[in-house]
Parts: sequence; structure tokens; C-alpha cells
Amino acid sequence: MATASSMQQPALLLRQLTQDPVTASLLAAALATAVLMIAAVSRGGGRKPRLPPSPRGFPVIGHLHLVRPPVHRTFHDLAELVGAFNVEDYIAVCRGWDLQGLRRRAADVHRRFDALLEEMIRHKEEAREARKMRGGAEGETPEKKTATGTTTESSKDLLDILLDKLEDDAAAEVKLTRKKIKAFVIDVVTAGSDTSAAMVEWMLAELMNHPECLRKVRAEIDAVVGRDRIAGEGDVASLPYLQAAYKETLRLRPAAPIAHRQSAEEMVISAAGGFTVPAGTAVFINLWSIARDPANWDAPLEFRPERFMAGGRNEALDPRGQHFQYLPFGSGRRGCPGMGLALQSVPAVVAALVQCFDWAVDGDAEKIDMEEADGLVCARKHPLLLRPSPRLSPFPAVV
Ligand code: HEM
Repeated sequence: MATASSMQQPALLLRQLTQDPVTASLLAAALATAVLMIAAVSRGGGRKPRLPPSPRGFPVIGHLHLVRPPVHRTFHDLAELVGAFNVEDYIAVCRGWDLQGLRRRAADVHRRFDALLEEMIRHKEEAREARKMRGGAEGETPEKKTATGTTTESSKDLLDILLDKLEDDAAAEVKLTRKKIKAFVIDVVTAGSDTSAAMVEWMLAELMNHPECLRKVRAEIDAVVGRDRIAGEGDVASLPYLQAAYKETLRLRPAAPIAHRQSAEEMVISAAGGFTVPAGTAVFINLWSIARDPANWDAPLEFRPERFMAGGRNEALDPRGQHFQYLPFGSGRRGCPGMGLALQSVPAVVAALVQCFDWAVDGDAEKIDMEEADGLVCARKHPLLLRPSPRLSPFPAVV
């Protein structure tokens, strides 16, 4: 789960937004990546280590020439590549030619990820080394500065735990390696960042297209959270309409629309005239269409958060994989391991965006288009362009 401090970063980004308007797409991606990266891999070590001198910057542009593509761009590129149509999969003579340049792009994404992870691990190792030098006992938890400046102990983050294992597991049968750590961190962070960013965008777009729902979400936040502090993860449980709007967005716009399995044994399906699925067949489960099936849903194509509210027909439906007509996070032991985080972080980010800003559509379209892009993650085809104007004055302090 993201911690209180992980939500501070989105809050800081929000405050910046009051001075510097950007597109909602960019903001969604940046916020989601920030929450994920901080939840999964914090650099740890509150005290500033003595760093080696930085490379020289040029006048005016400073260190701009050293800036690499933003982290969220790399995640986005990966999601796009994994879901891309590859002609080599369908026409045998095309195999090995890399006609669309996908392999070249994949190698580039791999290089960027590897550099990013090496940098994270190096920072973490430096912080751990510095802690040991200061005389910290083996296994001591990292120190962390609180808002008031006091130094306290905090729990270890994911990377600390993995590096502990790497050091301790000399005798283990299956050895953890640096490569495996990088693969694991990439798996978790990539699976969680673009999906969460896409859900923030879809939810904001749905609310903009349904002003009455937006009004209800905002009224609930104003009543429960007030205007003196920014809504956060801790408030989500007390905001039932916000949760219902999120569930409805997950139903209509699931960021991961397909679950993939392999049939363990031969199956005979009686529906649609009956057919047989042999053992070992790759099975793609269309979570997107299941959640729009008129057999299970009233007015399935309409955005109606009320269906998930008390007294609504789908009040009892939960997105965690127990109800097979609604599986935005998949189901079973290969179900999404990040759903707990995603059920907290996405509505918290949307709550803060709705609470802090009035949003206006950029351009004169009456409704925001809801076209979906191709790719592994079902994201918007066109970026969501909205103009924010601050609605809280003074802007609440970020603590
Ligand atoms: C709203 C955001 C998210 C949605 C809609 C979503 C949805 C899904 C879905 C449908 C699957 C496939 C499940 C299956 O096959 O049964 C999946 C897998 C996965 N998700 Fe998520 N997810 C989200 C956020 C996250 C987050 C925040 C993380 C990590 C922090 C995460 C980590 C993963 C991983 C590692 C897998 C692969 C699991 C495996 O194959 O064993 N997801 N997700």
C-alpha cells in the first residue's frame, strides 16, 4: 500500500499545478507513476549522503542535455509494445525481419529500464552502506525525516527487503540475483503504473461527461473532507459515491481488458452450439465485454455509479474477483496482486483533482471522446486535455 508520505508527492504535484497548468493525461501518468514508484521503491535514508560532484551544467539550459525520457514515458512505451500488433505473429515469412521495428524499440525500452533500475539500486546500496558506516546494526530499518524534521525509524521498503535477501541467501536453493530483483521490480511497477494512470484519466473523463456525477463526487468530498486539507487515501473509505464512480469506471473502462490463461484440461462448452477447447490452449478472457453483457447489467453502456450505491442493483458486487460478471482485476491466484493499492490510490488521486480544481474541456467539444487506444493497457486514444483552475483558496498546506 502507498504510505502517507507516498501521497505527499501527488499533493506537491497538485500544488505545482495551480501555478502551471498541464494536460490531465500528463498529470494522471505522473501522479500514478509517483505513487507507484514511491510505494514500491523509496530511496530510503533520510539524511542527505555526501554525493560526488555532479556533471557540469551549461548556461541557460543547465543540465537539460542530460535529461532522459521521463520515467512514465518508458512505462507507457513498454505497455504499447507488449500489446502491439506484430505481423511476424501471423505471417511466417516475415519472422525475424523486425519489419515494424518492434524488436529495436523493445531493446531500447529494455536499456532505459535497466539504467533506471541500476540507478535506484545504486542509490539504495549507497544509503545502506552509509547506514552501516554510521554504526547501524545489521537489518536496521532506514531512517526517515518527518514533516516536522524529527528523525524516526520507518519500515523497510520493497527494495530493502530484496537486497537483504540477496545478501543473506547464500545457502538458498533458488538464489535471488540482481537480475531477478530488477525483473521483479519492473514487473510490479510496470503492471501498476500505466494501468493506474489510465484509470485516473478514464474516471476524470467519465465525470466530465457526466456533470451531475461530478457534482455529487465533489459535494461528498466537500462534506466529508472539507476544504482545509487535500483528500487522500485515508478518506476513500468514507466516500461511498466516489467509490461507486470508480467501480463504474472500472466496469466500463477496465485498464487491463484481457486476462490470459492456459486450459489445464480439455473443456466442453455447451454455449453457442457447443465446442471443445483442447488442453493446453491459450485462453483469452475478455473482461471488458463480460462487464458490458446485457444479460448481467441494466443499461450496460451507460455510466451510472448509482448501480453500486446502497439500494442499487449491483450494490453487492465487488471488483476483487469473486463475482464473475465483474472482474476488472481478474480472478484467482493470477489475479492482480496490486488491486488493494489500485482501489485506494486511483480514487484518492481523482478525489484530490476534483476537490482542488474546476476543470474545463480544452476546445469546444461538448463531450469528451472516449475512444480507446490499442495496446496491452486499455488507455485513451487521445490525451485528455482539460484546463484546471484552482477552487481552494488558500491552497491547503501539504503536510
Ligand atoms: C486500476 C489499476 C489496475 C487494474 C485495472 C489492474 C488489472 C489487472 C488485471 C486484469 C490483471 C490480470 C489478472 C488475471 O489474469 O486474472 C493484472 C495483473 C497484474 N497486476 Fe494489475 N491492475 C491494476 C493495478 C495494479 C497495480 C497498482 C499493481 C502493482 C502495484 C499491479 C500489478 C499486477 C501484476 C504484477 C500482475 C500480474 C500478475 C500475474 O500474472 O501473476 N496492478 N492487473
